[in-house]
Amino acid sequence: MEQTYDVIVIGAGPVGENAADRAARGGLSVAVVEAELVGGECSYWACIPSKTLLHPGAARQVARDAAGVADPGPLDVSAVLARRDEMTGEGDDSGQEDWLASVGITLVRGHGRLVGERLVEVVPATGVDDDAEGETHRLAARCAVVVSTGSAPVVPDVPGLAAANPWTSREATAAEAVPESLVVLGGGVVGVEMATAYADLGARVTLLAREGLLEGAEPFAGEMVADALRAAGVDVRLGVEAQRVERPAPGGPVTVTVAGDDGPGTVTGAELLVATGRRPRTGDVGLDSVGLEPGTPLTIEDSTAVQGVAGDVVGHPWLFACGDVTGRVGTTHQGKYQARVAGDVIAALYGSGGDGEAAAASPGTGWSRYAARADHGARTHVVFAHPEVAWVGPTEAEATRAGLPVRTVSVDLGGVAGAAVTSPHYGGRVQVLVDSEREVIVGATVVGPDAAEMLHAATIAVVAEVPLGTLWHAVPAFPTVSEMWLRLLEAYGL
Ligand SMILES: Cc1cc2nc3c(=O)[nH]c(=O)nc-3n(C[C@H](O)[C@H](O)[C@H](O)COP(=O)(O)OP(=O)(O)OC[C@H]3O[C@@H](n4cnc5c(N)ncnc54)[C@H](O)[C@@H]3O)c2cc1C
Ligand SMILES: NC(=O)c1ccc[n+]([C@@H]2O[C@H](COP(=O)([O-])OP(=O)(O)OC[C@H]3O[C@@H](n4cnc5c(N)ncnc54)[C@H](O)[C@@H]3O)[C@@H](O)[C@H]2O)c1
Repeated sequence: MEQTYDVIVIGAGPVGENAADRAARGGLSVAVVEAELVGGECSYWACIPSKTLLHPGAARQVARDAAGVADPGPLDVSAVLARRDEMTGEGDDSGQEDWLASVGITLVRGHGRLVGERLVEVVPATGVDDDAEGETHRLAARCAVVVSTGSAPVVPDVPGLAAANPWTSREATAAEAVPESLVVLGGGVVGVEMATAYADLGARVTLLAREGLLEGAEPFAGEMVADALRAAGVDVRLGVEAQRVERPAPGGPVTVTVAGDDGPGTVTGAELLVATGRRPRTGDVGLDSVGLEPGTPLTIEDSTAVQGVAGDVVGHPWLFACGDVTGRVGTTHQGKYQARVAGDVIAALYGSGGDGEAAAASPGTGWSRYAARADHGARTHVVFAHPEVAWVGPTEAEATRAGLPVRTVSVDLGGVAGAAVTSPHYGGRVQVLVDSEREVIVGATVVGPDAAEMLHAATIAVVAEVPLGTLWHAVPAFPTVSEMWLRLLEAYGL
């Protein structure tokens, strides 16, 4: 049987849910297809559980740094894990299902794949990355299909690694007990956050990174996080490559043989977490049926319309993609931003929800609700280590490569009165990149406690291109860490 909707969304993670919601607000009928849990990776095995695991360690650090507060001592592991379970609903997505129903969106459970223009086949699914087969039914889209199937972890081709049955981020965020020791392979965001969380929870952690930590961030940020992890007892090994992995007994200790600047060596742990990146989940969504290459990211325009779709008519795109599946962003917040654009473009082109001409036109260089322009110069990142790292826009190296005339200004946060009153040990740094011709901030990095919360002022300055002379009149309260803005402007010469 074939059912018809205006819009079909494949993948009900945070991104698919948002695209569906925006299209439905534009008066279109919408069905979302979900193979596993409504809410996606973020709700059950990524953002929510990882941040819930990390918060108690951050709170303990604040207590330790404050004069006169007794050291809270070790964390209550079972209470932390119970809170994590509460936040993930232990895999019960009925609340999200109810929400979809409340906004008039139809949920179709199963594995969705394209089988031609505006056509989606749905088969029963046992797990999102399993081969999905079985009785099929068809959905037809009058207007558009959105692919928001997210991403899956990459397990690199290191001899013995896959056979050792390592943890990926799913097992690390869903663990029911804390192993005595954990080896983490990969010095990116997952590696750093999970090394922090498991060290907080009492595991002996070794972090193996090919280069420095947090390669996408400013180098000083990775260095500060490495210093803090070492101070917390984590064995951080930089510049090492995993050569071989052995786990003689299933569930027993696992040994990684590494090579690096200090020569070869081995590291053994009760568990091994692989945190070496993710790939867009496009291997089994029927891309070949519309002239696209399965397994590759879905390359999108700023309107989120997918490029290179067979038979596409200019001005009437029907296939859209947003979130991790595009390979363009790797965070929930940037994916949801794209989803808002996707839903609004579709509603404007095909529904009653906006200005179709504006949605079809090239947005040029201006800000338009029909273009995910912030993906380029104003993307935001947060890493919930202790200290937190947060940045917006390009790093200094990226800005220089792009030929931007940037001047870098930085301030040690420990010297700001608002930081000093909280702790004599306050460790943090802020750096901004100023376009010295236009005298506007084009990028900023904050490292320190609550950096993720402090980032948004910088994001507003970047997106709104606030001239430094105007920013001077945004007076930060005393004594707050926000006085970093005053110190930065003074350091620039105001
Ligand atoms: C450990 C970890 C921590 C993270 N922490 C943060 C954080 O703090 N902040 C942040 O912004 N980002 C964080 N991220 C990144 C964030 O999780 C992703 O960017 C986000 O989940 C992407 O959302 P999405 O909807 O594109 O994909 P997903 O959340 O992966 O959702 C995709 C959905 O599509 C479904 N699906 C896939 N294929 C099909 C199919 N063929 N048919 C039907 N359904 C299908 C899946 O079941 C899933 O529900 C973290 C990632 C990890 C791994
Ligand atoms: N707070 C957040 O927003 C948050 C938290 C966690 C994850 N995420 C997102 O999830 C995605 C995945 O994170 P991730 O940390 O897995 O990826 P990543 O790309 O951030 O880091 C991967 C790391 O693995 C290393 N690596 C790759 N291959 C390797 C190999 N063979 N041996 C050793 N090291 C290797 C890389 O050098 C890099 O340091 C990213 O898009 C990230 O932004 C976001």
